[in-house]
This record gives sequence, C-alpha cells and structure tokens, in this order.
Amino acid sequence: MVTTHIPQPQTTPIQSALIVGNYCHDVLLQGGAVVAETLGGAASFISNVFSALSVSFHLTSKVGLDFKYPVNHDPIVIPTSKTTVFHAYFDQGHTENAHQDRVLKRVEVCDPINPSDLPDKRFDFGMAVGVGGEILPETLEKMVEICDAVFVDIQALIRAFDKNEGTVKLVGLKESGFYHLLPRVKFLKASSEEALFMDVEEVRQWCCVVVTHGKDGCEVFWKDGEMKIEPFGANQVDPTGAGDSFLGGFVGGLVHGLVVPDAALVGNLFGSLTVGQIGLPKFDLRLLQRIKDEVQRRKLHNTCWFEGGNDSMSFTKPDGHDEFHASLASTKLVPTCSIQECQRDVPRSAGSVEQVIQPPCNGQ
Ligand SMILES: Nc1ncnc2c1ncn2[C@@H]1O[C@H](COP(=O)(O)OP(=O)(O)O)[C@@H](O)[C@H]1O
Ligand SMILES: O=P([O-])([O-])O[C@@H]1[C@@H](O)[C@H](O)[C@@H](O)[C@H](O)[C@@H]1O
Repeated sequence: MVTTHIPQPQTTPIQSALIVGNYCHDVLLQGGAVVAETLGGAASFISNVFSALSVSFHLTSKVGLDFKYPVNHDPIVIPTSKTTVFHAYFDQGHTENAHQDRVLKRVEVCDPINPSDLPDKRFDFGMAVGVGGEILPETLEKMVEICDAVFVDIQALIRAFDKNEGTVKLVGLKESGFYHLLPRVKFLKASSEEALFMDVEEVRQWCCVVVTHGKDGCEVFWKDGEMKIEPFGANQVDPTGAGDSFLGGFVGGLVHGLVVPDAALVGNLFGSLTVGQIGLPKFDLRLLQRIKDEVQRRKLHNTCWFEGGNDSMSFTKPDGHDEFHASLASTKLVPTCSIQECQRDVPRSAGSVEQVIQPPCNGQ
C-alpha cells in the first residue's frame, strides 16, 4: 500500500465548519401513490449526521415561505421564492442520467446561493452540497477562498434539470463550469453513476476522489493510489440520502481525528443506517454513543492526520482498520428503537413508514 505521509499531523480537531446547500421537500412515490413526504436535501442529511457526531457547523441554506419542517439550523427564507421540491419515483425504469434506484424530478426550485450569502469569516472546512443547482461556480470559488479545505458532492456540480418535467440529468464535469476549481478542492464525492461523468484518473491528480457503490461500500482514489472500503450490512428501505449521510459520516470521522480509510468506514456506516429508514434517518442514542466510543478509541490510536489548508493526509490503512470495521458493525447490533419509535419525531408528513420502497429491477 502506497503511503503519503505528512510531516506532522495536526493534533487538535478542526473547529469550524460551513455547510452550503438548500433544504428541500422530498416526495417519495411508488405505484402512483405518495409513500412519504420528508425533509430533504444533502444539507439536511449531513446536518443530521454532524449533530449525531457532535460536530458543530454553520449552515447557509435557502427556502421559501412554504418550508414546512422544523430544523435546528435556520435557513434564509426568501419570501418571493418557493422551497425546492424533489419527487422521487421508485417504479420508473431508470434512465442513463438518473440514479439507478429511482428517477428524481425537481418540481420546484428555490433561489441560488450567491457568494454574498456566505458568512464573512473563515472556516477550517466547507461542504458544497447542493442538490437543485443552487451552488454557483462563483459560490464555490468563494468557499475555497474562505475555507481551509472544501469537500464537494459532485451532485452539486453536474446536475441539469429537464426544462419540462425537471427530471434530473447529469452533465460531464468538464462541461459543468466548475472544472477549473477542482485543484482547490480537497475531496470530491461521487456515486458510481455520477463517476461516469468525470475522468477519475485526471481529477485524482488534483483532489481525493471518493466513489460510493451502494451496498458494496466505497473506493478512495488519490494521486498515488486507491483503496476499497468495506460496507456494512443493511436492509434497504429507502436509498434517499445515503450518499449525503456517507459524506457526513466521512467528514465527521476526519473531524474527530480519524485517518481517511477509517473515516470512510464511518461514512459507510452512516450510509447503511440511512437506507434502513425512509427519509431523514433518526439515530438511536445508544447506537450513537457506541459509535462515538469506538471513534474515540480509534482516534486515541491515531493522531489527527487531516490538516485543513494543505495536501497532507495519510491514506495508509492503519493497523486495526479491519477490527475497527468489526467494532462499528457491532454497534449496529445494539437493540435500537423500532422503526416506528425511531421515526416518531423525524420531520415528515403523509405516508406509511412501514412500506418498503422497492427500486425497479435494473433496466425495468
Ligand atoms: N443497501 C445498502 N447497504 C449498505 N450500505 C449502503 C447501502 N446503500 C448505500 N449504502 C452506503 O451508503 C453509501 C452511499 O450510498 P450510494 O447509494 O452509493 O450513494 P448515493 O446516495 O449518492 O447514490 C455507500 O457507499 C454505502 O456505504
Ligand atoms: O440520495 P442522495 O443522492 O444521497 O441525496 C438526495 C438527493 O439526490 C435528492 O435530490 C434530494 O431530494 C434528497 O433529499 C437527497 O439529498
């Protein structure tokens, strides 16, 4: 395994974080019926995981007056706009530009997030996690200026929307208008479908690329190497937000002082916890405590390798990585609340939480 070592790892955790992306309303549909309506948007899922991991953050997000869910971090309300709305269809054959497991349609769109909307201060790291095209190239440019390190979900950069139905299409990263900024980005996360719209071999020369593979976990690519990171088992009920929660767990692990391979395990864990519930997941407090204990134990054996603002991080799979995976997997065995209990105060409205959303068979 190739090791890219840093001279001296930072020994204090990263202090300030900025999440940029709009909240949205999600409507999940199957068989022509609404299965659930929930709070959505990568900013929602990542905030949910950061709160679970006790990572404090500032959020820049926009909604309309019609925004209907309680949130801990108040968005910017735009009286002349509507909240972004996505309809997710689980029984339509997937197109080459959509998620493999569902067809997404953006049916309402809120205002974009402009550079002037961002806080006038510096951050240790920022997360560019738009879902509806709200992050502009100039907004990402301002983020790389005010944050020591920026993590990007490629869905914020390469989504285009059919002008009639709002169906999510994907465009090539080179044609997205963001390509020139990649050398100033620290990490770029893409699902396996989204990775088809970029040249991983080229982009990995500039930043660490994390490609997620659903139930098969994820891969980490950097200039000098790559590695696979094992998944965790899950009974998939709803894939919505898996990638967002993965990113939240991954960055949360880095903030807590884990090396990249161990942090990616935390990302896989939160992705697996997310697909087991419909909409924004509710994490059992006992489970979270077990996860934080395991991270703390692991962190004590690893100094914080992630240094904001420079290229230093370790990609070595440290001794005990597999044991760490087993320990995290064991946290899922903790008796947790039932799906009904877990869901009782998660922001949602209509729809049965018991219904399992079965994505169409491939190509159906
Ligand atoms: N069915 C599943 N079982 C276990 N883990 C899953 C499952 N689906 C997703 N995950 C976890 O969540 C991560 C992100 O999921 P993925 O579907 O690849 O992202 P996206 O939502 O962006 O398409 C995966 O890398 C994996 O760790
Ligand atoms: O499932 P995922 O790709 O990680 O992320 C999802 C977005 O693709 C979708 O547009 C949004 O409506 C969901 O709330 C969630 O943020």
